[in-house]
Amino acid sequence: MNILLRIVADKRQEVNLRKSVVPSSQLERAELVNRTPFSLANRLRESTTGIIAEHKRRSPSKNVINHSFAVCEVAKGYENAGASALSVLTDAKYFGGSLDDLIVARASCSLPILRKEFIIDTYQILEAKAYGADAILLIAAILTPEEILQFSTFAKQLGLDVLLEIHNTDDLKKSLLPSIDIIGVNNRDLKTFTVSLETSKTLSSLIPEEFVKISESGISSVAAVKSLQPYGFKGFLIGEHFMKTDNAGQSAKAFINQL
Ligand SMILES: O=C(O)c1ccccc1NCC(=O)[C@H](O)[C@H](O)COP(=O)(O)O
Repeated sequence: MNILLRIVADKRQEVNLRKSVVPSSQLERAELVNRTPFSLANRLRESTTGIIAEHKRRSPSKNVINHSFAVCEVAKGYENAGASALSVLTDAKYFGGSLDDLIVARASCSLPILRKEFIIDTYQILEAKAYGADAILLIAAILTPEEILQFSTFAKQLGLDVLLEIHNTDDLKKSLLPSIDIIGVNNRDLKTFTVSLETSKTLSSLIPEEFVKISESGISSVAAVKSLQPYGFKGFLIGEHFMKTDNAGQSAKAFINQL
């Protein structure tokens, strides 16, 4: 079983449990549900650097990356560094994240925040809004075209932007909907965990102009970003490269200053 299937099987159990503890009606009463989200897509369109800096403690491919940072320091550090947006992994089992990380990040910075999660139910989209996210991730490989339509439409009704992640042309064919704002090409092969920026470069010309294009995973140098920009990428999702250092904010600042 590949890692995504394993994560999704666990996620179904987790979401059922969460729903029984905190029903949707309770999420709907959360203060942040009434907040007007920032547009991640617009922020990337306006940005010249487009760095989406990620808070990431651990991962299936690298195991522990960094457990010693406070989320509020990382969020403030990335904002001071000039990042265009913040990505917060909220999965606990595989990434060491939580919804508490999301709410702390929201209180700590004014960047658009992406809830980086394995979304398989509209309940998680309502959670994203209730905990202060501005955008959600949908992963084409784990969703049917009907689910992508249903989930992205619901997110747009809540005012959230939608990033749809693809790995190949089959994923891309499921994604060309008006309710999708951003298409992200993931450079990490989730069967082997190898990363190749060629995945982004190869798929870039197949993504229609109306979508903001971003490249995700395995980006570890300024040269890599510069090599992707001519392919039309406006955003670059970077986690491990910043989080593995002693100071994620400083690392992001040094990186962004060279762009
Ligand atoms: O990072 C992983 O090992 C991973 C494994 C399985 C599913 C998703 C995974 N990562 C989620 C992400 O998309 C990355 O955290 C994000 O693109 C940043 O990647 P990186 O800069 O390589 O940390």
